[in-house]
Amino acid sequence: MTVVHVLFGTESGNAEMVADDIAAAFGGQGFETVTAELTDVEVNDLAAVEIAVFVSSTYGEGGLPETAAPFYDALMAERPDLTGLRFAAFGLGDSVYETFNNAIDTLRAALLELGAEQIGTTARHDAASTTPATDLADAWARDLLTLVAV
Ligand SMILES: Cc1cc2nc3c(=O)[nH]c(=O)nc-3n(C[C@H](O)[C@H](O)[C@H](O)COP(=O)(O)O)c2cc1C
Repeated sequence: MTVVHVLFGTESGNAEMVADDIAAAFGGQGFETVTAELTDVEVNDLAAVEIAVFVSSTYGEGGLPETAAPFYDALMAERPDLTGLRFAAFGLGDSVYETFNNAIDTLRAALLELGAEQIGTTARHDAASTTPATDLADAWARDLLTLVAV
């Protein structure tokens, strides 16, 4: 049984709602899922994960949410070998900012640098749009599911 880890970084809860929706979509297709906030993820445990979905909003000048920044710092300091990890990426941001959805790109770059392989396209929700983040998440998860076999 493939376990899908849905790992999120948030400040006001949107990314957590998206993570819950993505986990529900995978759960509905027979996957076992684990959902966790990035602040609770031990970077060295990532090396043993086969499939992860990273969900993160962007804050400040294109930075990671406050609770996710320590995870990123630890990832860059510990540099685990992530060659066994396949991951998908979902960002939340607001196009009024020049640094639109910067954080998910920061995370993606780190994961790729450490040997992980990305599955599918990076989702970039725009809070300035009329599409709720959870609607985008549902559609995106459906596409992603076609790329990941149980
Ligand atoms: C103070 C503040 C700073 C923000 N900075 C950025 C930013 O630099 N780039 C961006 O794309 N979005 C930015 N946003 C938008 C958030 O990323 C967006 O509202 C997102 O949906 C929040 O998700 P969350 O509830 O999971 O934290 C900012 C929002 C706030 C309130």
